[in-house]
Amino acid sequence: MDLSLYFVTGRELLPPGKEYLESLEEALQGGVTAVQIREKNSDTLEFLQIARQSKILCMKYNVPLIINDRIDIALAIQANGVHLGQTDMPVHVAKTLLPTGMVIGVSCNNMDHVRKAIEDGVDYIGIGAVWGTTTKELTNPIIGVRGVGSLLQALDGTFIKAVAIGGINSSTVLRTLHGSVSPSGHRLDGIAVVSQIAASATPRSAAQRLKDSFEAWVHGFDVQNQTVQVYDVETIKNGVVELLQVIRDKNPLIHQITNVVVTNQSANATLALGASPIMATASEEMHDLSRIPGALLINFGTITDKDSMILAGKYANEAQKPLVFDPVGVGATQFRKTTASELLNTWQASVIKGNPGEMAALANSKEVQAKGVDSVGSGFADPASFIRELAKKERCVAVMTGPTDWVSDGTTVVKLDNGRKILGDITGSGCLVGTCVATFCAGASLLATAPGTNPGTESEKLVRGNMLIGAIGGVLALTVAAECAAERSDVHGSGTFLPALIDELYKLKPETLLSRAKVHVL
Ligand SMILES: Cc1ncc(COP(=O)(O)OP(=O)(O)O)c(N)n1
Ligand SMILES: Cc1nc(C(=O)O)sc1CCOP(=O)(O)O
Repeated sequence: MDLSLYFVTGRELLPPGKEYLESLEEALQGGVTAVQIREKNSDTLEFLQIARQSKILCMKYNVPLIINDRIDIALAIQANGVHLGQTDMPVHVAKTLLPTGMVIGVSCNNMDHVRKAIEDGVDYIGIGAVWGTTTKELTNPIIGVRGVGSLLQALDGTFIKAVAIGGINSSTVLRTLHGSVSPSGHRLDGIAVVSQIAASATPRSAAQRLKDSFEAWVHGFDVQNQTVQVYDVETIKNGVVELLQVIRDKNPLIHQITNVVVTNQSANATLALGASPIMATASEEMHDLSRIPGALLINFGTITDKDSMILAGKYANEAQKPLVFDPVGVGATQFRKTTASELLNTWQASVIKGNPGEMAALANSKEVQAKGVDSVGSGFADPASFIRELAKKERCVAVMTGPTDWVSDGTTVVKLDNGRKILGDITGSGCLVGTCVATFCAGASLLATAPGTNPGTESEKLVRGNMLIGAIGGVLALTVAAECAAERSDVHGSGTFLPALIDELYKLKPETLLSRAKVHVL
């Protein structure tokens, strides 16, 4: 059964003047691949009649029909299956009542539900709610996009399909699909949707848009899985140098919502690299800024603009712009942890950058501790594996800074050895790395979206361009410039180091990067 666009009906949401059967037929014409009749306020007779009429339409379009909750109705109209909630008829009892071949789907909100569904041998699970929804009052916690992957991983090796449900619409669909992949590469089989189709005056186009997004995303996912990019040191260094040139030629706008401690030096570092900073924080301007080519940096060292961070990230994803997230001091307070989780469940970061303490907190690892915004101790025993797994889990490039910097896209791990101790003696050196990474990612995005470039399988991505090279470029630019600055005779300590660092970013030459960069591909 094809569950890729699973329409769950909602007659109470029909817009004025729209008939239920007309709306259902239009949805089927728009490409719905499975229909579930969900009647929460009807008596048995009305439910039966609606189910019968719906079945005739579904058969016309050769689309399977599932009945929500009611085994008796499913049997009466010979539906293709039933969908059962956690408080409905238990699956093992339903199996004794239903003929073989009738599909059984179950709602799952947590790992216990998924394990039980596997044990019961269901055909599919509906994972929800992934986002908040106004269609029903939720009794279970919202899972969030980042929670779906681990539930999917539990299905590895089974034939059980999975759809996500709850708050899926045209603006959340891509984030849902991109984020809902397990570290083992298990993806969703479909999306289940109520209001985006049921409440639409044009259900055919509402369905068509969701279907197009799903199909394009699956295509891109499959292509990406089949093509493993192999990197060598020369390719990486040349790629970084190319990006430096793009930045200087095209002067991209780097929108930074950053902390008050580093705002000025971050803006100066951006200018020194050849890009253009804007440190805007008002939510009213987030949409306009997202339309200008460049990149977005969200650094939550002082979280005063959470709403703007949420909006800016959503718009950046919509505009396929690089989004670099610097979760400064994320382990320090519960508020920071909750905010990081909320942000990462709302938008997809292209790059997450942090010190070992911050990355450990994001990954819920106790191996490295943090004190405030600083990392404590000697770091991870196996940083390469840690960073690879984190990148895989968060579906982005991960950068872990320190005396040695580690960068991974979830497959390749790159170790960069240009770190200088003096960088730790000025405030906000990690934040400057975030700025430089955002600037180089903007370069990578401009390169990939240059006029005449065919988006190919990138049309349904949340960002275009090589974010691994962008992230490496940002780290190398800052650390190589720091090396040059530290060697200068006019640098006597951290006070003279900072302006010298900005100077060296300003003067950074391709040949300096090529000769000094210490890059190791693992
Ligand atoms: C595909 C899909 N997933 C989950 C649900 C929710 O079902 P349930 O838990 O039974 O809640 P109600 O729909 O009865 O409110 C679903 N219907 N479909
Ligand atoms: C029917 C249903 N079940 C959910 C669950 O979490 O199991 S959420 C949900 C409502 C989904 O509606 P919409 O697409 O309009 O957000």
